[in-house]
Amino acid sequence: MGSLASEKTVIGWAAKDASGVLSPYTYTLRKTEAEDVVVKVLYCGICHTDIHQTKNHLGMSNYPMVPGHEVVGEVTEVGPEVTRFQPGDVVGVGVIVGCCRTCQPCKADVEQYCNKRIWSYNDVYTDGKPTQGGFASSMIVNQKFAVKIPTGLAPEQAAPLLCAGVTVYSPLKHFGLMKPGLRGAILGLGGVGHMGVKVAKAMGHHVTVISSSDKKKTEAMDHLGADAYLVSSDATQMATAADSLDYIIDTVPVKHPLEPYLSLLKLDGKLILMGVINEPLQFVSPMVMLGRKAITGSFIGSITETQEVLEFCVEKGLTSTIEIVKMDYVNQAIERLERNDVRYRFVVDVAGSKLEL
Ligand SMILES: NC(=O)C1=CN([C@@H]2O[C@H](COP(=O)(O)OP(=O)(O)OC[C@H]3O[C@@H](n4cnc5c(N)ncnc54)[C@H](OP(=O)(O)O)[C@@H]3O)[C@@H](O)[C@H]2O)C=CC1
Ligand SMILES: O=C/C=C/c1ccc(O)c(O)c1
Ligand SMILES: [Zn+2]
Ligand SMILES: [Zn+2]
Repeated sequence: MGSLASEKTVIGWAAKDASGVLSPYTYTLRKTEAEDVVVKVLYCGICHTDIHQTKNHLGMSNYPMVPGHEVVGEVTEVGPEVTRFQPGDVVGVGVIVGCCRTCQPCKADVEQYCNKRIWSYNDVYTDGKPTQGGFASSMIVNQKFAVKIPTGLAPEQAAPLLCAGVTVYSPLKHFGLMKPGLRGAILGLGGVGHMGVKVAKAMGHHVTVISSSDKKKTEAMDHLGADAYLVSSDATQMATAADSLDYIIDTVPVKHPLEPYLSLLKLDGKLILMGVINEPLQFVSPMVMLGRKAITGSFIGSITETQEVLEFCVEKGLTSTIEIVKMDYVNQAIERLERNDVRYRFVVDVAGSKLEL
């Protein structure tokens, strides 16, 4: 039991237009409700989706926009009907902060697929107020959309698991791909991809990284534990891996051909699309028919799966590989992420940053 103080003024870093440049922005949080928790943000990861959103790649962006959906924070206040958390708890908030609770996906505990889902930023809450994300001093979230950060997981380490981690865990679980001995590949070794290698290895898979260059080879094999490495433009390397994979997790964030990767799948293999690409992708039908291959997609994971992946990482001793930066570096970090120059996720130390200029 607890009570919530009145409307809070916070400072975030917002994009003001499609340049995507973030700068300080003062706003008030939405009105609190009985099942809400107030979260003081500690850390927030930078996902490539933050770039898609702030730069209006999908044509649906509203400004000012405070991005950030890999949020770890400390609960500072709880509403009178909050049962799951108390002040002092360290919690995570991800991509979704609301859903209808009555549709089939909501009842099936996969609320990320609810057509009435509310995004943690660039959306409108039930009270009509814009939602704003984790590059800010505080957030308010309904307790259903917060997860417990297990003791044994450092808060900065946990941040990337709230999007990147669950985004790879969810399809592996859903498509029955958690069995040891499978042969999988991760296409695109970035924030999502590096968690893909770690999670798939921890499930006992033989993991191949497919990358656009050989620059990440030593790191992938020695640090992340990948078993094999292919450069996608090397036709000879790609040919040696034909018909060998049970699945490919494709994290490339731009339009790319699918057929070279479909060729790598064995009978019933799955190409699981993760990248947010606002253009049609192409393939000819025999590429899937002759091998009963599937092209599918997956969107983050449920709150339940988010809690699960956190516990999975503790149990398996997995951490994310991160570069911690302060908020005054966020625009450089975003530029570097766009240039494919990050090892492998930036995490902003929000609480340790001066948010006003
Ligand atoms: N479906 C979902 O629920 C989610 C989707 N996403 C989306 O997944 C995508 C990846 O996100 P994230 O991992 O954060 O992004 P990153 O930028 O961290 O990683 C993407 C990787 O793709 C490869 N890549 C980048 N640009 C190109 C290019 N022009 N051509 C070929 N390969 C390229 C690079 O790997 P390499 O150097 O190995 O080639 C890069 O490291 C984004 O579109 C994001 O919006 C993110 C989270 C959840
Ligand atoms: O990073 C998490 C969000 C991913 C995402 C996937 C699909 C889509 O259309 C989006 O707008 C975001
Ligand atoms: Zn994300
Ligand atoms: Zn619903």
